[in-house]
Amino acid sequence: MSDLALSATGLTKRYGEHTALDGLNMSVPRGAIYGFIGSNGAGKTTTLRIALSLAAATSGTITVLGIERGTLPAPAVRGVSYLPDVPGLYPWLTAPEALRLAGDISGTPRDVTDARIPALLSTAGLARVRGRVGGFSRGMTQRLGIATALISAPELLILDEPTSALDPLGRADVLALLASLRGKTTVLFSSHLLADVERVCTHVGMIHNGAMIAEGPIADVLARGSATGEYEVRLRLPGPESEGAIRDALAAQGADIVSAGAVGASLQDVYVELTRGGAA
Ligand SMILES: Nc1ncnc2c1ncn2[C@@H]1O[C@H](COP(=O)(O)OP(=O)(O)OP(=O)(O)O)[C@@H](O)[C@H]1O
Repeated sequence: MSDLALSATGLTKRYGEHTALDGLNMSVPRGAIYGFIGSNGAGKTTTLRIALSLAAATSGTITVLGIERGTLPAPAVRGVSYLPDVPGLYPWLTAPEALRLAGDISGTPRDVTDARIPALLSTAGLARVRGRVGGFSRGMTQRLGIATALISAPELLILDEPTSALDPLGRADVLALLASLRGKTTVLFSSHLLADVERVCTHVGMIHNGAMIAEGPIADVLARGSATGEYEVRLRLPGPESEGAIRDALAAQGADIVSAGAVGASLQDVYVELTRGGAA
C-alpha cells in the first residue's frame, strides 16, 4: 500500500485555450493534514474536482487511495469524503438527523451511524446544541458539515475552503476540529488563508498558475523563506508595564525571558516571495 493518500504527476487540465493545471505534481502523505494553498484561479478547485472524479484531466495521472482518477465516468472511491465550501444541509433537520441522513447517503449501516453520532457531535462541539440547522451560525453549520463528511469514517477527507466564509471565532473552532483529526484521518483542504494553514497543517502544497511551486512538511516549506532580519523576545513581567518600563525591566527587574530567537518566515512570506519571484 502506498504511503500516499493522493498523488498527482504531470496533471494538466485545459479549458479550450486556457490552461488551469499545468503539469501539477502533488503528494499527500497518509495521516497528513495537508493545506493546499494558492490564490484565486490558481487551480485548487480544479485539482480537487479531478481527484473526486467530478472532472476529467487533459493529461497526467492522479491516484487517490491507490485508485487512478482523471478519466470519466468513474465510480466514487470508497474511503473518501468531500465537503464543498458551503455545506448543503437541509435547514429543517436537527444535527443528529443531518448525520443520520449523511449516514444513509454514504451507505453506512444505520446501527453504525447511530453509534457514531454522539462522538461526532462531541468532536464538532455540537453535543449540547438543540434546534434545527436553519438556526445555526455559519461556524456551527460548517462543523456539522465536517461531521456529516466523517460519518462514513473516511480515510481521506477533502474540504474546499472550509474556513473562508467564517468569522474569526468560527474559523478557530473549525481549525481546532480539523486539528483534532490529526493521526486519525488524512485531511486535504484548500485555502487562501495562509495563517489557518500554518496553524493546523502538517504538510503544505503551494499551487501557482496550475503548478506546484513548493510542497512538503510545513517546517521544510517555511525554511525556504529568507531570514526576516527580525527577532522576537517573549517576556514574563511581574505586572502591566509601560513600554519603557518593559525595556527597563529587561535590564533591572530580573524579567524571565521565556524564549528568544530569530523570527522565521511565515507561510505568507514564502508564498509572496515564491510567486512574485517567479520561482520554478
Ligand atoms: N469550467 C471551466 N471552464 C473554463 N475555465 C475554468 C473552468 N473551471 C475553472 N476554470 C478556470 O481555471 C482556472 C483555475 O480555476 P480553479 O477554480 O481551479 O481555481 P482555484 O484555485 O480553486 O480558485 P478559487 O480560490 O477562486 O476557487 C481559473 O482560471 C478558472 O477561471
